[in-house]
Amino acid sequence: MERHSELTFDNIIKNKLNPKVLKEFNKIYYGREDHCELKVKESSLKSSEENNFELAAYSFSAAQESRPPRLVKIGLIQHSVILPTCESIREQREAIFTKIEKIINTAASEGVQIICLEETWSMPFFLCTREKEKWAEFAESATKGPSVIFLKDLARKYGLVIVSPILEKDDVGTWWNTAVVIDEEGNVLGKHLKNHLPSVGSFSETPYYAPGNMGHPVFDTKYAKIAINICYGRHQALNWLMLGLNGAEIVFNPSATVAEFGESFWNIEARNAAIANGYFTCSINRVGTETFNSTSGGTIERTYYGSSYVTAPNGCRTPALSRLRDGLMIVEIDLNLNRQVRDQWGFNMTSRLDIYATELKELQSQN
Ligand SMILES: NC(=O)NCCC(=O)O
Repeated sequence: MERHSELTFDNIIKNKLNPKVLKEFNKIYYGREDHCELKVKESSLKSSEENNFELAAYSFSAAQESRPPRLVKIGLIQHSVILPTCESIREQREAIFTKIEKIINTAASEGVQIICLEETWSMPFFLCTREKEKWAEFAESATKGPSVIFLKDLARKYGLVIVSPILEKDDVGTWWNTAVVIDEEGNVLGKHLKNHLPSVGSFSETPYYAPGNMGHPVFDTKYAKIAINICYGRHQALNWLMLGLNGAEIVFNPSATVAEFGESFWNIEARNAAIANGYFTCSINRVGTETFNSTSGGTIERTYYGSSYVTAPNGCRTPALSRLRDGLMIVEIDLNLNRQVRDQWGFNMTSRLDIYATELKELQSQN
């Protein structure tokens, strides 16, 4: 499908308005008249056509100042599963690896330095089936599992930092919803565990894995201080707040969410978090339809709506990737913008954490 023909919010607006009105619209809605599209190589366009993924690239600059710019290129990848979920787990995973390798190769050839994949990227999101044992082979070690072994090689080869959200099985057999951070030398730098587990509608993840017990870590990578807020955690303002207070410059929100479940929030929450906390946010959602045969008969189907996007700390945002297709979004950012916006608005300086801490303590002692 041609990039501008799909019926997305961004395309409907773009195709309906004349150029003058479009500029005005862009300024009001996206925060800037122009999307600042980055030119990509012919070879990258060719790879996106051959491998059937959307390729979009943008930039966010900062004002010139005494410090040199701190430019970082980030890459967001959204992708569908490939094989039917009744195929062997090893084959399903291998098929995803083959696809992701091509997208990462393209990202690397564009000079991307930090990549984040979607929530539990190496498997179908079987957590809606209410079955566990059948899928147990998808749960893997955060240091020695197939996903990390596969990505470590690519990280080392291209000097990439990669955020790899997986379903983790630890040494004592407990499952966690984990984002592993692999550094540019292919070492596991650390991990973040999903703090808030959904238990609503068909998103009932509490029977599968434990809620995170590692707080809000920030990873001081070669390129930027990064943190992760996994999917449902984006509904919690304090989850975002702690990552900012701990020093995050970029927060990734790898997700698995469907239209019936609050697509109307999708464009607001991470954008608001970027403004409130003075950092860049990267929203990444799964895409495509996943069908599961239930052991008790019948099928379960879930469709994810993609629409990954990036927001800068001043609230300006990119258009979204496709609702239907695999995609790679490359965004060049200048981290100086974080401090410039913080200095301009003073949200941190005026935050009054002291009064919240007192009131929270009081509330806690009453319960
Ligand atoms: N994976 C996950 O946490 N999904 C919950 C749905 C949502 O928060 O949008």
